[in-house]
Amino acid sequence: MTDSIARQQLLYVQDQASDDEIARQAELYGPLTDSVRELIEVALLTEVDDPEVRAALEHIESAKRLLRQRINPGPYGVRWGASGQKRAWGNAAAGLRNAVAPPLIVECDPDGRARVDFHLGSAYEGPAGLTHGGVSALVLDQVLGAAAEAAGAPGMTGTLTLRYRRPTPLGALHAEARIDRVEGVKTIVTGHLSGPDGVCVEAEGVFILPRWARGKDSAAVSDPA
Ligand SMILES: CCCCCCCCCCCC(=O)SCCNC(=O)CCNC(=O)[C@H](O)C(C)(C)COP(=O)(O)OP(=O)(O)OC[C@H]1O[C@@H](n2cnc3c(N)ncnc32)[C@H](O)[C@@H]1OP(=O)(O)O
Repeated sequence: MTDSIARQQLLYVQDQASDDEIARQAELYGPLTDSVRELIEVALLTEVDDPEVRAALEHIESAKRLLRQRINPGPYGVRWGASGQKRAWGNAAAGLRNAVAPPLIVECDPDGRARVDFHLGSAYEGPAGLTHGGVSALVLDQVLGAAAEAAGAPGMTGTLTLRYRRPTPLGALHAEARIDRVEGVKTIVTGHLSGPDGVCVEAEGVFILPRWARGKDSAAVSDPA
C-alpha cells in the first residue's frame, strides 16, 4: 500500500458519535453552511456602494477570526457514529458542512437507483446564464456514485463519460441514475441531468472498488453524503 493511500484511509474515521450528537451538529452547522452559501451568491451579485462592500468585508473577516479559534486541520474525511450513521460532510457535491456544495440531498433505493431535485444559483455559472459543464459533471459523478453505493457496490470513479445534449440552465434541475450492470469490482451506472426542457447531460460511469478496499465490508468504504 502506498503512503498516500494509507494517509487517505486515516480519513475514514469511526468517531462513535451518538445519533443525538450527530443531530445536534447537523442543526448547528447546517444553517452555518446555508448562510455561507448564500454569502457566496450575495458577494457575487451585490451592487451596493464601495463603503458597504468594505464594511461587509470587515464583518466577514471578524466571523472568520471567531471560527478559526479552534479548527480541524482538514480535510473533513468520512466519519461514522456509534449507530453506523455516516457523515461525508466535507463532500464537494453534497457535504452538509461544505458551502461549495450545491447542495445535493440524494435519495437512493437499494436496487441501485438514485435521484435528486436541486437548485443551482449564480455561483455555478459557466456560459452566460447557464450551468458550468464541470458542475454538471460534479453532480452526475455524485448521483451515479450514490446509485452504485446504494446497491452495496460502491467504488471510486474510474471513468465518467458525459454527453452534453443541450445547454443546462441555472435554477431548478433534476438528476437521476441507475445501475446498468456489475462486472466483478466494476459497477457500470447510467444517468442524466435534466432541466425544464428535458435531458441536458447524459452520463455513464464506471465505479471501481479499489484494491485496498476489496474484501472489506462495502459499508466501511463507501462515501455517502
Ligand atoms: C470505495 C470507496 C469510494 C466510494 C465513493 C462513493 C462516492 C461517489 C461519488 C464521488 C466519486 C469520486 O469523486 S471518486 C474520485 C475520482 N476518482 C479517483 O480519484 C480514482 C483514481 N483511480 C484509482 O484510484 C484507481 O485507478 C482505481 C480505483 C479507479 C482502479 O485501480 P485498481 O483498484 O488498482 O484497479 P485494477 O485492479 O487495476 O482494475 C480493476 C478493473 O477495473 C478496470 N479499470 C481500472 N481502471 C479503470 C478506469 N480508470 N476506468 C475503467 N476501468 C478501469 C481494470 O481494467 C479491471 O477490469 P477487469 O480486468 O476486472 O475487467
